[in-house]
Amino acid sequence: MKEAIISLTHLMKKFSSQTVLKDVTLAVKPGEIVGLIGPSGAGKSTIIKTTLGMEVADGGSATVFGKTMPNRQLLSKIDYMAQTDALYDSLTAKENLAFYGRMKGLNKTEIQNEIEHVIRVVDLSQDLNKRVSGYSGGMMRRLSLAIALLGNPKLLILDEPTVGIDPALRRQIWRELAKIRNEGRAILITTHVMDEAELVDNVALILDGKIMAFDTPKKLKQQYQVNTIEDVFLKAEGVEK
Ligand SMILES: Nc1ncnc2c1ncn2[C@@H]1O[C@H](COP(=O)(O)OP(=O)(O)OP(=O)(O)O)[C@@H](O)[C@H]1O
Repeated sequence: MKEAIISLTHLMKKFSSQTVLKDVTLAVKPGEIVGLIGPSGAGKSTIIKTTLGMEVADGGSATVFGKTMPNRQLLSKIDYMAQTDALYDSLTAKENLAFYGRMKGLNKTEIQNEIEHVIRVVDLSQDLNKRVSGYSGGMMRRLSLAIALLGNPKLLILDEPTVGIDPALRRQIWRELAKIRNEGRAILITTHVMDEAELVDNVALILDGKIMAFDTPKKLKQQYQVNTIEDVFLKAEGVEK
């Protein structure tokens, strides 16, 4: 069996008196896309932040490549796309990409080649030399994703990467994510788009800080006797009996 890249065991997290994560256990293995779905406030971002060591767990454990984060040696293996974009407004998209490429230790040729590839994936080739201050929200999201893809990280953690992105482009992005998975790299992704939850290898349904179910989309649909992940979700939530 392949060793898990992310391993969360009985993870617990509180914010003052509110217990936001309750006994969260899940694993992400090489060559796997794992999706976190759940309503706003369910705890998806907190799972990610605790995994990355940006929040400290109050119980259980979270390891990435077998180590507790933050861990400087692991930083080059991991890329994280947060919900808010961290872009330099006064720079062009290309300058942002080059800056982050350098931060990731890529050389000039690598930066040039990779920019060409990632910018095509997010369909921003025509806007590469525009300043980010002139970008729409969706374009900024796409640029943040392009930055996350730079450097071929072994683990990609993407928090709502496709917000504000139209369906055709979303499909293209998912093709790229599938390619990354097929190269044996791993992806942990949160989404509100139920169609996208059909495309992951394992999906965790998060409700009120708990994992209600964690399995392949196919098995979850069988288990709940429905045809879509959206229906699985509604049943798990108790909205539809
Ligand atoms: N730094 C914080 N301090 C206090 N409460 C927090 C903090 N971060 C998150 N929370 C609370 O924890 C709960 C889970 O939040 P989280 O952001 O993980 O949800 P989410 O599932 O990612 O939601 P969304 O889909 O809207 O991004 C919410 O009730 C939120 O208010």
